[in-house]
Amino acid sequence: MSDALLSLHNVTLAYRRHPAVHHLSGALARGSLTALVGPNGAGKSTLLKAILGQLPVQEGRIELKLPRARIAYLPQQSALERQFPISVLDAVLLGSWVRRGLFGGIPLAERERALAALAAVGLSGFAARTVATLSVGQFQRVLFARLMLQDADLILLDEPFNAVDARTTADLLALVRRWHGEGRTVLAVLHDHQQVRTHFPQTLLLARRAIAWGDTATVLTGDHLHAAQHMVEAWDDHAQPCAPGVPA
Ligand SMILES: Nc1ncnc2c1ncn2[C@@H]1O[C@H](COP(=O)(O)OP(=O)(O)OP(=O)(O)O)[C@@H](O)[C@H]1O
Repeated sequence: MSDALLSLHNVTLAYRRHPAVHHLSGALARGSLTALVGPNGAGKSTLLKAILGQLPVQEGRIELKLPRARIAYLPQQSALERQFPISVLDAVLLGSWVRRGLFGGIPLAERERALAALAAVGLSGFAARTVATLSVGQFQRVLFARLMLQDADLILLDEPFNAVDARTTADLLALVRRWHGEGRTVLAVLHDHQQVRTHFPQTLLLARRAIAWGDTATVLTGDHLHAAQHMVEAWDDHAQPCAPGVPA
């Protein structure tokens, strides 16, 4: 794909040599909006970690047409992070430290961007609160505001709407659409197939291997979803890594 921002070439990922994702090939077009779906244990989070460089590629190659500093990542919601004794504003400002550097003051313009991001996620007036006092949905809004400050070209979201209500989901989905409209590339792990059909033009259905990758309507078919479930259930977690170069 000529305008690919990210290409996967026969990628195999493993934990302590036990394979978790096998022989995955395909590409994310620049500016595309893609859902990453699949059953529990399908390797979705593993793939995001490999794209981020947090997990080495055992075989194959991940080709990125942007520096990793231009990637933003929202991990699955962690209760731990909410225990940090920092204000909502500081939590949002963490999104821009890569651009600003860790040391030195925070320019006024940056604080204003953070306040504007808080307003965009519906949290005007929350800046001075500590994150520990927020509800799960409010905290997720803060994390989206932080993503806005990162100003990334590639945005990776791992189950961003988990445990948030319909109203918050709708608001955050609107932000994802806005990022898409701005030409950013978004890859989001999701479990709600109806939501994917409605809002995500492209889908990668993963079950350790790619079951299908392309237009959502052609990927999320009954046959493909059945095959994905079957493949994950049949997977042997203790199988030996396959020999290098052996195709799927
Ligand atoms: N740190 C780890 N060490 C060993 N195995 C791991 C590790 N992290 C994940 N795995 C295994 O890799 C496989 C894929 O896990 P992963 O978290 O990528 O799945 P997922 O598709 O994101 O699942 P879910 O929908 O449940 O979040 C699973 O069998 C999991 O047990």
